[in-house]
Formats: sequence, C-alpha cells, structure tokens
Amino acid sequence: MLRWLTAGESHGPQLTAILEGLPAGVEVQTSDLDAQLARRRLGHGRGARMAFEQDVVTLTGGVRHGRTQGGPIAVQVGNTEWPKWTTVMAADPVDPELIANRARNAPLTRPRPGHADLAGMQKYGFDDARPVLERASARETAARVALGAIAEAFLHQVLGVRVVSHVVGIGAVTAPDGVLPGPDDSDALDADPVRCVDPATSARMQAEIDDAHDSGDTLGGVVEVVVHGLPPGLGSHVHWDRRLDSRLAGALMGVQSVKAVEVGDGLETARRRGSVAHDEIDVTGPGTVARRTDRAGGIEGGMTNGEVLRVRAAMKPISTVPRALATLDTTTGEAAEAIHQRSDACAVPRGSVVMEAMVALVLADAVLEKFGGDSVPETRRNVTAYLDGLTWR
Ligand SMILES: Cc1cc2nc3c(=O)[nH]c(=O)nc-3n(C[C@H](O)[C@H](O)[C@H](O)COP(=O)(O)O)c2cc1C
Ligand SMILES: C=C(O[C@@H]1CC(C(=O)O)=C[C@@H](OP(=O)(O)O)[C@H]1O)C(=O)O
Repeated sequence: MLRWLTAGESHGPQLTAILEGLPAGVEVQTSDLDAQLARRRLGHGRGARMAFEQDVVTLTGGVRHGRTQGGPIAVQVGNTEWPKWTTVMAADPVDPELIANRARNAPLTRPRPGHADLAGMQKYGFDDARPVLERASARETAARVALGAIAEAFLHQVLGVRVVSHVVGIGAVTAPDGVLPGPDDSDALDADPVRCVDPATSARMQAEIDDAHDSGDTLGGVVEVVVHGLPPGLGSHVHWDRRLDSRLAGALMGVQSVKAVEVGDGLETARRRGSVAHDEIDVTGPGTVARRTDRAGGIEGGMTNGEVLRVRAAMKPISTVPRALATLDTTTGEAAEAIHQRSDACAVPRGSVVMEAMVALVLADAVLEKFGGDSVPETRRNVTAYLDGLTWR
C-alpha cells in the first residue's frame, strides 16, 4: 500500500511531503520534481505569486544516487516568500509588540464566501481566518505534485504508462468533444497557455480569462487526465473502497476547488440509452479483442479494462474575487466586503497538473496492490507474468 502525507502552510518556511510504500530502484532525481513543479506554475490567469515565487525542492529521505531505496521518501518544497512571513508564521511564540506593529499580522476577519475561512473559524474556534487559509490554500498542491512526479516515474518505469492532462473547459468555453492528447503530447500542452489541445478553443479560453480579469472576476473550468498504457485489472469490483473509480474520484475531489468528477463520458453517459452508452467488444483475432469506443474512460466494474483511462475534474471559480463578495466582519458582526489582496484569476491550467499528480499517486497505489514487489525489477517481473497469462488481450 502506498501512503502519502503533506504538511506545511502557504506562507510557512516550507511544505513537507512523505511517500511511503514505493519499491526500491525507481529512478528519480531532484530535477524531475523541479520540472513537474515548474509546470504547476504555468498558465494564463495565474496570480502574481506564481510569477515571483520559486519552489525550492530538496529530497531529504528515501532516495540515494538517483534511485529510491525502499524507505519513506521525504521531500521539502521551500517557500521563497518565507522571509516576509517569519514573524507572522513563526512556529514559536513571538514578542506581542513585534506582531502588533506588523500590518501583515492583522487578524483576517472578513471571510471569503467560497473559501474555507468562515467554516474553518467556526470549527476550530479561531477569531482570525489566517490559520485556516494558510492550510486550505492550494499552495499545498506543490507538495502533491512533488510526490506525483515520483509516482509517475514509477508507473513509467514498470509499465511504460504515460499520464497527460488537458483543459477541456474554462468558464463557459468548452473544447470540442473527443479530441484526446496522445501519450507524447505533454510538452505541446505545456506550451499552450491554457493547456488546451485545440488552438482555436485555447484562444477563446484566454480571451475569456482576460475578460473575467478585466471585470474583477474569476473563473473555474474542467480538466481531463488521460492515462495511456494501463493493463486491465487495476482496482476491483469486490468492494466499494477497492473500486478504482471510487479511489480516483476521492483523490480528485480532495484537490482544493474541485466540485465534480466524471469518469469517461460521465454525466453524458447518464443521458444516453444503453445501446449507445457502452463500449462494444470486437474479436480481432485469436485471443485478441478491441473496443469500438472508450465511453467508459477505461474503467468497468471499478477496474481498468485496458483502454485509455479518462477522468475529469471540475474546478469552481476562484473565491478570492477582486470585485469583492458580500460577507460579515467577525469582529463587529456587521456586513462587510470579503478580503481580497491578490489571487489567481483562473487556476484551471495549474490545477490540471495537480490532477495528474493525484491520478498518478492513485494508480501507483493500484499497481502496487496488484503486482507488489520490493524492487522495480521484482514489480516488472510480476507485471510480465500477469500480462503473459492474460486471456483476451
Ligand atoms: C491550483 C490551484 C490554485 C488556486 N488558487 C487560488 C487562489 O489564488 N485564490 C483563491 O481564493 N483560491 C484558489 N484556489 C482554490 C482554493 O484553494 C479553494 O477554493 C479553497 O481552499 C476552498 O476549498 P474548496 O473550494 O474545495 O471548497 C486554488 C485552487 C487550486 C487547485
Ligand atoms: C501559492 C500558491 O497558490 C496560492 C493558492 C491560494 C489559495 O487560496 O488556494 C491563494 C494564492 O496565494 P496568495 O493568497 O498568497 O497569493 C495562490 O497564490 C501555489 O499554488 O503555489
């Protein structure tokens, strides 16, 4: 079983992430994590912080000379913003005089509708939204992307799997249906400002973001993660929490701002008749079969079926809306405008890279559950034995 945890605040010194359960021998180095984190900073609509902050990655456990050792892998992602926050976010008590003189430390008492602020203040008994937003912030997704890079390396090295993501909707602008990125399209998608496969739609998406930004507004959208090279049989039909679709949905819903997840054609499938909703099977030769379509998105009965895996996640618009939303001031109980300093206008292209990481982590867990192995060669041998014995390939 693969386990992972993250810790750290948005304006703290660093994020810390641990990945436990990966076999020895996965080739991975700091530059692989740097590359994935750099992708998470891209995208039209990103906020000011994305442009000036750097992610400082250090592998502090579990990897030696470019290979995992079988023990827990520990990663630090340093926040270069930290020097400005050493007092506000100090772990140890600070001189009250020092805090009183710092505007940055003023309690945040005008909670943003749509963010975690008010519910978090109520739940934890805070009179300041700071401790809530520091941990709710999607800054934490940097840690997940760092771990996802390791999971993706494992998947590629044992199975040749490729995880690709693209943006299929921003606000009301949607990409044409059925245009899927191939296994080697990741670099081309990274080069597009909104990670859209279709250039004309990309231009419309960018214009939509500019329009929202100019009118003091924000946008959400839909991303799709596409995985090439998975064998049939990951996950299981036997219990709800072993179903791969359930595990993927949970992981994607666990990303800040995600409000819906679809597997394959998802909601559209529910509107179709059965005769045109499923993926018919053709016998293509002795012992070989092929699907006519991939409406199921590569999962049937909670298991991969050997087709391309497709999952979508819908992100709501950013809740730190410049044209500030109505709220209350929790110190006075009076009506007020929600806090707004800076934020992303649209984080969907960045979110797309985060969804890839979550999918890679869930799939790496499912691969280990199916094939086990304490070293990459052992996992590979188990994969080969399974594939060799597979009927109806
Ligand atoms: C990559 C990414 C970037 C985000 N950037 C911002 C941001 O700049 N400002 C903001 O208010 N929310 C941002 N969010 C969304 C908030 O983190 C999220 O809405 C908040 O934690 C409340 O969680 P919920 O939306 O899941 O209810 C971002 C989310 C993601 C995935
Ligand atoms: C820092 C990141 O994203 C942040 C996510 C976020 C939020 O509320 O989720 C709010 C913004 O932070 P700030 O309020 O400090 O500008 C984003 O920049 C990051 O992704 O690395």
